[in-house]
Amino acid sequence: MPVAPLISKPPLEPPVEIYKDFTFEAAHLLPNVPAGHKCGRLHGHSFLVRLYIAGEVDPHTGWFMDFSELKQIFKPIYDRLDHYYLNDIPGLENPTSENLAIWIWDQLKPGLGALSKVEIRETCTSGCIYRGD
Ligand SMILES: Nc1nc2c(c(=O)[nH]1)N=C([C@H](O)[C@H](O)COP(=O)(O)OP(=O)(O)OP(=O)(O)O)CN2
Ligand SMILES: [Zn+2]
Repeated sequence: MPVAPLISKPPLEPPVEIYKDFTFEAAHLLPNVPAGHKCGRLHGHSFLVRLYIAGEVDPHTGWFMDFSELKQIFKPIYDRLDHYYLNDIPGLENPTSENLAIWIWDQLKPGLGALSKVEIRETCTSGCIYRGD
């Protein structure tokens, strides 16, 4: 008995996750640390933000998204962070790495559905990765 042909679906393009790094300089202090904690004092970091987006490779361009497009999308947020005192930014009154990652996610995600992770590096040895809720 002949087998009915399966409904053919177009082949999926390869899924990828790409990222772009941004660095910015900023000052902060952590207001809720115990008395005497070093991070309760005003200090600064060269922060690294790594934005990840996930999607499928376009067979013509060979990419999911142009890195420079991601840079343009992030620019208005970057401009609010670079060389600022983070505690002054609404929503960043307690600017831990965790809160910064979540804040950047909340700023970006509504207009960038492909966003899959926000990574923050506060120092060479410390950071946070947020994947959304
Ligand atoms: N979970 C978190 N812990 C700490 C945060 C944070 O955002 N989330 N932040 C700080 C301070 O901002 C501090 O500047 C960075 O902390 P730390 O890694 O301790 O910095 P050091 O340069 O002293 O690191 P060493 O590698 O130990 O020299 C603190 N904690
Ligand atoms: Zn710090």
